[in-house]
Amino acid sequence: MRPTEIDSRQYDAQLADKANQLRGLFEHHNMPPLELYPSASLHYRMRAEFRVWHDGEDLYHIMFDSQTREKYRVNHFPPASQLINDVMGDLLELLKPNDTLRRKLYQIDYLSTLSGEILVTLVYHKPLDEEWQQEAQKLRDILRNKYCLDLVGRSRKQMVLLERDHVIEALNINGRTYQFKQIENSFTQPNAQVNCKMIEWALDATRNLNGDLLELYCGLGNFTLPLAQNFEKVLATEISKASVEAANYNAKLNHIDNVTVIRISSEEFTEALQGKRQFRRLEGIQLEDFDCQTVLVDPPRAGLDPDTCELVSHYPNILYISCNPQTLLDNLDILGQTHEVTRFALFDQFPYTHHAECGVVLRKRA
Ligand SMILES: C[S@@+](CC[C@H](N)C(=O)[O-])C[C@H]1O[C@@H](n2cnc3c(N)ncnc32)[C@H](O)[C@@H]1O
Repeated sequence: MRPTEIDSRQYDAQLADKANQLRGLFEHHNMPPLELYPSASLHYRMRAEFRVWHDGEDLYHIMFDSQTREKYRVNHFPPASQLINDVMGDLLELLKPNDTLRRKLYQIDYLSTLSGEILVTLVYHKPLDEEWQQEAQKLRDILRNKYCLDLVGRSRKQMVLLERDHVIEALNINGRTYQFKQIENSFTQPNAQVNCKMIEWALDATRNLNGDLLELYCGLGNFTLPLAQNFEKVLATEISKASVEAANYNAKLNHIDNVTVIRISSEEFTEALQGKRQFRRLEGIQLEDFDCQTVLVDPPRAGLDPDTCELVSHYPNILYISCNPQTLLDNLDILGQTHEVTRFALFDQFPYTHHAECGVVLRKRA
């Protein structure tokens, strides 16, 4: 089904189906009952990317059918936030008559927030010159009469910033608002409302745990900052430079001072902890000062590599957030030898698709 054709009346049945498939996939793992966190049935995605089609005077957003690869026109995109839908139409009307801005424009990316801010990236097959920048500024100023909007231009090996390359998101977590700088082209959780439920679930799962928290794959601090209240200290690691900078910025923005973020891959961090290699990036950080009894992992679709999985298996408490049930299953084959699963949740970040975001809590067996 094309995302433009989703039928919100089908949502509950589709989610029930997804939950059943997940239960089936994990049936040999002695899982606790599945906790289910539904999404809004429309306007749940905070990000969207479209190719642009030029048809004479006309200009419109297109997508490609995942089965036939046929292109189809997108005037409204029900999965995306209302803000994205509003900006999409207004932006195209302003681009259409503007030769400088529309020529060789081939993609538009939107990053919106619950806070009301939106970042639009215009991607071109041509170098962006002074004239482009002036026209883009005029366009942005017009759109700013209506929206809290920033504009970025991209071309091969070129990025033109008019002002900001980010938005500030505001998430309400158990009644407290956390602010997050989200940078263009970096990882952000796509479904902000389900993300809030996921963070609240992680807070609940780590209440009353002792010691410090080790977090691998921390991104911009999405879990790190809210979870810091449950621990003495948090040691968080992440591979992307932009995300590490955002995580440090976000810690300051939220006045959270018990968090240390290190730019290091999980594979390298595993080697450092095992004493196999030393890293300059770890200078000044005394790993032995941290008494981590709990580890939180939120890896990409590939899951945990064997060494990281082995490292994680030494911690008494494991919180595993996964965007790929298949690799979660593979990792549970290993972690299940030392730990038992005490909680199992499905967060429906990706309605109407087969994608499932899961949360699992594991406790080391006595
Ligand atoms: C699924 S995202 C989760 C990010 C964050 N927990 C959040 O909720 O926004 C996975 C993150 O892992 C990072 N990453 C990918 N491969 C990595 C690796 N080998 N070591 C450390 N981090 C990695 C990505 O940059 C990304 O930020």
